Amino acid sequence: MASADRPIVISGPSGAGKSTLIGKLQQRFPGKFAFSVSHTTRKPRAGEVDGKAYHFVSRDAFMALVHCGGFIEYTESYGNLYGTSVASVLTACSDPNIRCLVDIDSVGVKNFKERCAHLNALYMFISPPSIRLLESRLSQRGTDDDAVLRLRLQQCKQELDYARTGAYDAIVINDDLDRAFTTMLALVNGEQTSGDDIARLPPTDG
Ligand SMILES: Nc1ncnc2c1ncn2[C@@H]1O[C@H](COP(=O)(O)OP(=O)(O)OP(=O)(O)O)[C@@H](O)[C@H]1O
Repeated sequence: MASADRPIVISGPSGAGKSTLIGKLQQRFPGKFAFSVSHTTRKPRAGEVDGKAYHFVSRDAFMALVHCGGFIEYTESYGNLYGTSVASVLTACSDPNIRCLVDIDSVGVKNFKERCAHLNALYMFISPPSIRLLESRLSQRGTDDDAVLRLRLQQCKQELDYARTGAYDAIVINDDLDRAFTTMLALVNGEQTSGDDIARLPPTDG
């Protein structure tokens, strides 16, 4: 698969800036980069079309898919289940007009590597420059109460530890947003990184 067709798996701690960077990419190249369609058990909101916004399914149907190993990653949020299915990633990757983006955590990345190895994805890790900055960005984002924020910071360690195993093709340190975006663009266009990526990850023990 040519570098311009490789699906892009983006991972990194909550608050590292994944959505921000992906948003910039989609803004720069309208219609060129798209996520696979996720499954959810929540009810559709006005204007949401089944199969476009989400695959809207019952809890039983969702759990049946869980039990047959149909999801790369799934999670429960406020009583609703959300998941990225293998099938919908394969569908998105078969569309020649878009480049498929997958935003998953480290457990999802492990699964993706097992289940979708043939897709030859580009695995990209978005890292905060430091844990202190991650904490301040998360609290400035203002989407979480204190308990959720603590949980996100705890999970950050697990994400960084996995990145240190060399699981990713490239690491983008999101210090200055424009600089991080330039790095991301170069990687998306198939450029290689210098190789000292892992050494630049922030320590988690301080
Ligand atoms: N380089 C940057 N400098 C300063 N603030 C940033 C930078 N990148 C992102 N942010 C801010 O940090 C916050 C977290 O970013 P974002 O929501 O994109 O993270 P995320 O990795 O997508 O998190 P989640 O996994 O929780 O969705 C946002 O408020 C965003 O505006």
